[in-house]
Amino acid sequence: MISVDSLSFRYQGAEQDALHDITFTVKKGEWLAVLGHNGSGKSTLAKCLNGLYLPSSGTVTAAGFDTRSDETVMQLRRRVGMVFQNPDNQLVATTVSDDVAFGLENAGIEREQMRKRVKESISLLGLTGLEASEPHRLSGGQKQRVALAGIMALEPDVVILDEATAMLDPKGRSEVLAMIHTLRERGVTIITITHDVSEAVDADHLLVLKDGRTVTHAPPKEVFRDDAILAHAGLVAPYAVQVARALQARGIALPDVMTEEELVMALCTYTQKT
Ligand SMILES: Nc1ncnc2c1ncn2[C@@H]1O[C@H](COP(=O)(O)OP(=O)(O)OP(=O)(O)O)[C@@H](O)[C@H]1O
Repeated sequence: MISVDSLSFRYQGAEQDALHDITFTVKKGEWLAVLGHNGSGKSTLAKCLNGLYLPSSGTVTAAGFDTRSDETVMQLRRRVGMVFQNPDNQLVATTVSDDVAFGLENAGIEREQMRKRVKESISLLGLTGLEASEPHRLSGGQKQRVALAGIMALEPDVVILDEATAMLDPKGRSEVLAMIHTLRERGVTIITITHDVSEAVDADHLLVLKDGRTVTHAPPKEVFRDDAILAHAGLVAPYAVQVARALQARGIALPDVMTEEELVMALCTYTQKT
């Protein structure tokens, strides 16, 4: 679904590449989380994936479209939706329904079909009952869900969330993370850009960047157990992983865990056994 081959990108006037020789693929229905500290190139990569930025060298193909092709750029944008960090910058209409319909109107979708897709998308994102609400009166998490509903109405193949939870409180953050799981169940390919390791534990693969270069591209379990990789990338393992490893180092026989829920379950099993 996404194929990035030897991608390098340099901002105009910059002395070095913001992305250097990046290669990876993402299969249909997979979730890739891109991790890295500030300035590692995550957002630049996200914008390369839907053609907002074009490669200085190498190629990016998303949903079957080469991002450099002028003829297919509109199809590419429809197939590859993007949610950004600030929910307030993404909502354009005066009601939730109109906002969700906005992209469909631009795409020239016929009225009856548009109504149907808006309704479905609002329901999928758990916004039923808020159709007539003014978007600016919603919570941050609800606003991001409206932005996602607008994208889902266009029936995309890929959804990229660029730090989409960064400005949200814990409730809003868990709302958006829950929606990622919903989209995934529907077979949508997901790319999340984050510097919060705990938000990446459920992804199929992690792409870890440092100074615009790939540090590793591997499943979360492999990455989070590799101290050398984490230290090199300036990251720390998720809290549950750290606690489990500290207990294992003290001779407590726990399995490897990734989330706080898994840690609690492992501790319950351990205490029942001993
Ligand atoms: N518009 C721009 N012009 C020139 N250089 C830029 C521009 N935007 C980003 N950069 C540079 O490109 C590099 C990668 O930036 P990018 O924003 O992609 O990193 P990031 O990992 O998303 O960072 P953050 O976590 O802070 O959002 C950095 O060195 C940054 O200074």
